[in-house]
This record gives sequence, structure tokens and C-alpha cells, in this order.
Amino acid sequence: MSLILVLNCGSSSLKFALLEPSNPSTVLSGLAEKLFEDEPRLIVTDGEGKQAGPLPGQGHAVAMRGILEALRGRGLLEQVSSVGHRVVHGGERFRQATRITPEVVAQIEACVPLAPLHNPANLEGIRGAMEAFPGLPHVAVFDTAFHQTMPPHAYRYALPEVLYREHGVRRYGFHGASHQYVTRRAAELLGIALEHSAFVSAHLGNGCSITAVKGGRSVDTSMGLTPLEGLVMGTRSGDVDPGIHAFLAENLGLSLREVTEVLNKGSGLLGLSGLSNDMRELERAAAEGHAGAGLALEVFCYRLAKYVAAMCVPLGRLDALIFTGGIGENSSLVREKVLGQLGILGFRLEPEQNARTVRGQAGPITAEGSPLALVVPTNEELMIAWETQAVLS
Ligand SMILES: Nc1ncnc2c1ncn2[C@@H]1O[C@H](COP(=O)(O)OP(=O)(O)O)[C@@H](O)[C@H]1O
Ligand SMILES: CC(=O)OP(=O)(O)O
Ligand SMILES: [Mg+2]
Repeated sequence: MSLILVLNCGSSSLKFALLEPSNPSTVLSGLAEKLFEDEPRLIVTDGEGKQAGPLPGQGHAVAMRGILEALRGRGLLEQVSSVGHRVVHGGERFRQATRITPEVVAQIEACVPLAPLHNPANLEGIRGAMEAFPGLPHVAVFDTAFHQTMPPHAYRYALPEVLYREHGVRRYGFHGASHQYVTRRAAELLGIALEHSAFVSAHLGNGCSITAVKGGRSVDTSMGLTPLEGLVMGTRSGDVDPGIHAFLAENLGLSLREVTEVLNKGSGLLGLSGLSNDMRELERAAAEGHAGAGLALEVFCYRLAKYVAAMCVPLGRLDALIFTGGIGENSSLVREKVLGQLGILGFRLEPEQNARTVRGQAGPITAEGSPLALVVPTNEELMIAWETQAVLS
């Protein structure tokens, strides 16, 4: 067996999956978390179930060694043939997944100012893994690459041209592997050719974004220069008036760093509800009458419905609206609220189908005669493995 190890490094966690690209089932997956807290730990899921254990120290390099041990203990280490890395920001330089060389590392580094929360962690992971697997090819798969097909009228901000030309200030878009995977899957499920398909793909996880995909190519998306623009997310605000920075600085004395912190980590579902960034908890609390949780749900769904309508503009025709990510795949309530606000486009929910299509199920959730809304579970790791394989073959 020739396996691909997929790594997704966040600022405080390292998610991994071991895959055989021609077979969608995962051999092994896991999460090293709390990497900079007192008790970092590694959770590994294999055919037998889930095992959790402490890591002997902090940071991504220790986590990498823990993962290596987990592979070795199962006799899988020798079967790893390449490593695919999720890299969040590749700027305009990377239109495609790319084999990692010292020059590529330098260019990912040059994109750090564009994704200060994500790219440094991705680089940590790349360095750790290259140390752990010095003999294997490593490939970077960029969130932004899939969106490089957007036309200028979708990616340019109405700002002075020099900011784009000299500083790369434009919309880039993220979650590329997820949007690409679910739109391919949707075309397959519907039996239509990807080249002639038209989808709106809503990726609703902790980060949320929505993309218009025409003929398999991204033509517009809700995230921008950074993964902060667009939809309401777990802790991120999504769209706000850009005047908010000056307002908070002048009236509350916040520094730029503090404003960034509030918008990225203290806003979204968490900020609105004053309770949690977790949709499950908000649904429970809203059902028990928690006003903040109820409002967070309403704002989340209303913003999403507006964006669904907006993303239909570049498509001309819609084969399906796709829901994916932890919320999109599991929250019948969010889907119901969103479609309920899209009567203008003709959407009508099929309630039983909607209630049933959760926990990894794929399928339609709309009534006969309605435009189609489809749940398609995402598999970013598999998409990254495919891309890795394609670069190396
Ligand atoms: N059964 C469920 N009902 C509602 N929301 C859910 C359910 N299961 C997971 N979620 C939500 O999915 C979100 C996490 O999505 P996920 O895609 O796992 O995150 P990440 O972006 O970290 O990969 C959380 O808000 C979580 O509450
Ligand atoms: C880019 C981004 O928002 O990623 P995540 O959803 O993993 O935070
Ligand atoms: Mg996820």
C-alpha cells in the first residue's frame, strides 16, 4: 500500500489523516491539540476506535514525533510515500498545489502578512514534517489556489489600484479544497458533467465561506484578503463596516492588534450570543429561550441566505445549493432557516429529508419542484491527498 499523510496545522492544533487516494476511507486520522497549553495531547482514530494520550511537550515538532510513533506502532510508517500539507494562503503566486522546495517555503513565508493567523502555523508543520520525513516528497495544497480563477470584477476591491499592484490587496478566498471536493461530488451525485455544472457551495465549519462554482471553477467567494470577510463564523465577525477600526480606536482606545483580535476571536456566534462559538450549544440554548443564542442563530442564517442569493448572480443558472462542513452537514435547523428565507428564489424545504440528512449522509433536502439544495459531506483531506498525488505523478 502506498499512503499519503495529510497534515493540517492550525495555530494550536495539528490535524492529520493517512489515506490511500484511490480509496475514500481513511486508514488513520487524528488530532494533536492544546499544543501550547499545559497538557498537550494526541487523539488517534483507527479501525479499532479512538485513543487519546498526552504528548511529552509543547509545539508542532513534538506533535509530529507523536504522530510518527502512532504510525510506527501500527506498522504504517514504511507505507507513507508522500506528505500533503494544507497551506491557507498562497497569494497570487500559487494557482495550483506545488511540491515543496526551499524556494516554495520562502514564498509561503512571504504570504505571512496576508494570513498572520494561519500561515506561520502551516510553516511550523512543514518544517516539523520535513524533519520527520526527510526522504519523502512534500506538497503544499493552498486554500487560495482554487479561487485563482475568479475574474477581476469579483476579486478586486474598490480601492486605489496601487494597493493591489504593489501590495496584493485583493480578495483571495479560502476553503478551496472543500469547495472543490463538494462540487465535484455533487456533479457526480447528480450525474452531470462538471464542465457544465453551476453550484453555490456553503462551507459551514468553525470558519465559514460560500463560493459560486461554474464549470468546476470558482467565480466568486465570500472570504477576501484574509479569512475574516463574509459570513458569520464561530468567533469571526465576517462583514463589518471597514469604518469600525477607526471607531474602536478613537472611541475605545483599542490598538490595531486589539481590533483584529476582537474581530477574529471574540465575534461571530460567540460574540453575538455571549455564550459559545459551538452551533450545537447555541441550538440547545436557543431552544431553552437564551436570547443571545437565538439572535446569533438568526444573524448567522440571515447573512448566509443573503450570500446564497448574491452567489447566484455570477452563475446564471443553479444546479444545486450545497451545504457542507460541521454545521452544513448536521444542522437541520440552520438549513431550514436559510431556505425559509430564500422563497424569492423558489426554495422549498422537504422537512423529513432535511431532518434525516445528518451525520455524514449526502442527499437532497428540498421538495419536488423547488430548486435543489443538497447536503454533501466534505473531505478536505481526501482532496489534499488527490492534489498531492497529482503533483507527484
Ligand atoms: N449535530 C450538529 N448540529 C449542529 N451543529 C453541529 C453539529 N455537529 C457539529 N456542529 C457544528 O459544526 C461546527 C464545527 O464544524 P467543523 O467542520 O467540524 O469545524 P472545523 O472548521 O474546525 O473543521 C461547530 O459549530 C459545531 O457546533
Ligand atoms: C481559512 C479558514 O477559515 O480556515 P478554518 O476554517 O480552518 O479556520
Ligand atoms: Mg473540518
